[in-house]
Amino acid sequence: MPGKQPNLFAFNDIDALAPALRSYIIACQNSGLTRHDVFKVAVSGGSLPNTLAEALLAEPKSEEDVIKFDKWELFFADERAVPLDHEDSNYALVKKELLDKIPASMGQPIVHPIDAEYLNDTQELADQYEKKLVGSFAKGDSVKLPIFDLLLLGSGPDGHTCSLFPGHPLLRETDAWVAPIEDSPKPPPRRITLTLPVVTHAVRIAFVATGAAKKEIMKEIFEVGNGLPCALVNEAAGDRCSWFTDNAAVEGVQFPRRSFL
Ligand SMILES: O=C1O[C@H](COP(=O)(O)O)[C@@H](O)[C@H](O)[C@H]1O
Repeated sequence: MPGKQPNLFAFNDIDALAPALRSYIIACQNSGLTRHDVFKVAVSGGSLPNTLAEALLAEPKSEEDVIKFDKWELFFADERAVPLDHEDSNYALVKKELLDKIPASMGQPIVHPIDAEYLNDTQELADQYEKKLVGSFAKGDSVKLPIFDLLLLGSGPDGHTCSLFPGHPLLRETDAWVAPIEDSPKPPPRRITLTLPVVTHAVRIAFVATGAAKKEIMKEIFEVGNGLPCALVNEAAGDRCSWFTDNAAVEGVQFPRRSFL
């Protein structure tokens, strides 16, 4: 892998991973607040929101260990073209697992779901979501790509991330910030997603991958690459990219682990 390598952290289990993920997110939050007094973060669906909730809703251990939700702008790294209360909606999942559980005393993030008015037209759904990003990141002559402070991503068992799937032409998108997909191999087929240049342009990118079911794809991502979407993120982002895994997900993976300090 050319250039600096991604950070691979492995923990015994999710209970050990969650506090490290929390520290990492707080460091990203505090850098974002120093830069522009807001923390711009995008999250995925799948297995991530549950682990995220365990990390973020824990009791603070010190005065520095503070999640400032009232300074967060929360976007979605990908979303399915379904109503916001549908069981396949990433928004509904993040709401159920995390947002609904945030105590009032912690403040509330500004949340940017898709506009469900455009569900019948995924191109329009993507364009409207991109408009939200433009509003927040001011796309223009000097801003070619949004710079998220942090992307919190998952990796599917096929190596997809966001709704960027292996071998899909969408991986070659260079202009759009948000793109539609009508043929996702994982249901539901109709979705929108941040594009690869947007993902790799973030200040920090954190993947969370846990469980033995991810072992084979983790080997392929870290040992071979094979143009898998997760491997493309690793290659482009280098050490701006960190993987929070459990031992089961990386058993036998030939790649140096870093210790989380
Ligand atoms: O379909 C999706 O899957 C990926 C991976 O999910 P996981 O359950 O294997 O962690 C997820 O990151 C993405 O947001 C979602 O739409």
